Amino acid sequence: GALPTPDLTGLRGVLRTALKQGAPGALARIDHADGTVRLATEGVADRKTRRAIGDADRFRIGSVTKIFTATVLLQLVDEKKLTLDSSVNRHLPGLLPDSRITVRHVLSHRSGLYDYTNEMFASTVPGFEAVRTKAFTLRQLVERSLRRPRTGAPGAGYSYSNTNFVIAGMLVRKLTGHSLRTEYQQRIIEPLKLRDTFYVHPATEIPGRHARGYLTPDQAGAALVDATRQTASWAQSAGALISSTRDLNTFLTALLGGRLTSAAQLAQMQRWVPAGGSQAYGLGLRRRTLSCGVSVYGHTGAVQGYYTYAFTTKHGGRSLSALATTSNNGTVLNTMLGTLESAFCGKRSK
Ligand SMILES: CC1(C)S[C@@H]2[C@H](NC(=O)CCCC[C@H](NC(=O)C[NH3+])C(=O)[O-])C(=O)N2[C@H]1C(=O)[O-]
Repeated sequence: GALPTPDLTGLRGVLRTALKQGAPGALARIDHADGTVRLATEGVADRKTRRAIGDADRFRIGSVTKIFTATVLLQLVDEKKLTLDSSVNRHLPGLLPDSRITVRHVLSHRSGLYDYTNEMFASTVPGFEAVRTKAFTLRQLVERSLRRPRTGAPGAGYSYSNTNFVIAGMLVRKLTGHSLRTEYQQRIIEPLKLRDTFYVHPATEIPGRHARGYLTPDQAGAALVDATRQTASWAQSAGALISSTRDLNTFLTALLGGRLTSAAQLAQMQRWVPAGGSQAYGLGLRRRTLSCGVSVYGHTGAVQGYYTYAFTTKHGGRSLSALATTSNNGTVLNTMLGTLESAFCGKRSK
């Protein structure tokens, strides 16, 4: 049935709470299939200039990138370039120590491969400063993972690992002979006219008008660190895209509306494994079931300085993208989950 009207007052309250909890800026944009847009903004895009944040501001979307990478691979499945149940080693000979690991295991976080960011960012600010201007090859990131024990057998339960989507990026490059940038551009950004969406790796600047992102140090009360400038080379196909709330809503509406892959591959993307609590994970896609029983589809993102929620309804009829310009602040991450409740559960009908 029809969703309740978004609760805009509640949405503004969530963003104001996120500011009180340490985010310099926060915003949420809701796009409806009929073209209606609802927008709530609080705080600044830049702590120095005090410029107000807005939905034209670009920012780093972190792991929301994983939906884009999965979409490209599923288009390649549609083009018969690979099958989901083929071994990764078939396409990338000798990469992994276990040929039982399949493309589907990688895209659903069931490979058992260790997440190299756990050790890379064990100490938040030093870890970030050590890599913020570095350029890694995708293979170097996989090699960091293979130095650690695996978390489980291939095909066992869900165990989130950025390593999986680094491998997905290697598959895209190997199967197309093109760069990731070219594939994102040609398959998603240009067809959908996403004017704020860029893959600039290994450049460190966010093109054009953007929100600055501020990393919260581990030490309570320590000053925020401006983390805007970074290569994001530690993330690449797992988390290095730049976009905006308006572009993310356009992308999710198109994806769940069946405009980016065949119906068969969109169904494969939504074969769910339990991912804790009210969450499930498909192929590069999260499903969250909200308090009002509505399920929404998308991804969260956490990259230095930026938290993102980007979710849409089953067929893309209503999309929400929300941003807070801090990270390493679990209170803010949890607070921003409230934007989904306001956007999709709205006012409880009295
Ligand atoms: C599961 C998540 C939330 S974390 C995962 C991925 N982000 C990362 O793996 C980077 C983690 C380090 C980021 C850093 N944290 C630390 O350094 C902590 N010591 C910070 O908060 O800026 C992403 O994005 N995903 C989100 C997702 O998929 O939803």
